[in-house]
Amino acid sequence: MTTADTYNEAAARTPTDPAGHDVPATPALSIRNVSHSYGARRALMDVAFDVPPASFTALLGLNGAGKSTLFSLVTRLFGIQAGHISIFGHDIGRAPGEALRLMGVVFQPRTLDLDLSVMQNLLYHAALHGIGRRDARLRGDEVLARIGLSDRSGSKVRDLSGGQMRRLEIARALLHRPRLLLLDEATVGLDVKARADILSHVRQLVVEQGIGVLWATHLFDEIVSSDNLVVLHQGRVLACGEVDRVLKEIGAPDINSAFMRLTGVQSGSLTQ
Ligand SMILES: Nc1ncnc2c1ncn2[C@@H]1O[C@H](COP(=O)(O)OP(=O)(O)OP(=O)(O)O)[C@@H](O)[C@H]1O
Repeated sequence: MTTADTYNEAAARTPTDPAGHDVPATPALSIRNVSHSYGARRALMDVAFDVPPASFTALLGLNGAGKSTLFSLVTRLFGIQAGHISIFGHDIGRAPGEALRLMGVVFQPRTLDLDLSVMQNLLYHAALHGIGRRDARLRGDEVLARIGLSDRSGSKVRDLSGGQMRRLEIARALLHRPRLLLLDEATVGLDVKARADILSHVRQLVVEQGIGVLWATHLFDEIVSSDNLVVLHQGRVLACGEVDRVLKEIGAPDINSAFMRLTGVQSGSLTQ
């Protein structure tokens, strides 16, 4: 049995207290009463939700909803003005080292070095996380095999397609073996097939490795009924929970209609 198997088994088990009652697992990500302003412009207002471990949580919002601001707070690019954020119980203000070690991030803009090779990009990131060179190469080979890019290890990143670059960014974010993965509009600009490949790869990480995923998107068709959903609109959370439960509560047949009802936005204004 491998370490990954052991972890998967542990992740799949529901924790119980000494009396045998189910105990809710510590959230992979917990956001509590978070507000953020840029000067007089309020970008987030009292935002609260959880990303459970081994879940795919879609953060659905239009441009300007506040998704990137939230990512900047979780990754500590911005200081927290109000509220609390913790990762597997580690408050990112009080225990940032441990919290950030447990998290991998794929930002909306590409952040690869185009003139370095695929493997060099991975080794550079591994070094930033204090991973030794030999271990980094092994991990690099492992993640490249997983994303089907083993044969491109020595290629310059600028020679990859957009979809391959995104998959490489996801692989890079997983090198230090985080248990929470944040992706901000990871499929923007990709064709239908590349989008589907990336989504399926990320969903596999949830099932096979027990990773908690926060997937920010403005595209309804990226969300399926078994996902968790957080609807963010103009800086406020309008709904959150399992997709089926949210639809039932709102009395809507699908996510598209639920979003229209919650926000009053007409579907014609939702374009990629
Ligand atoms: N640096 C900034 N200075 C001032 N206002 C900002 C800044 N960054 C974002 N905003 C504003 O904060 C609000 C939330 O923006 P944010 O970028 O977080 O939304 P988003 O959901 O990520 O949208 P997008 O997908 O377009 O990036 C918007 O009204 C935006 O104009």
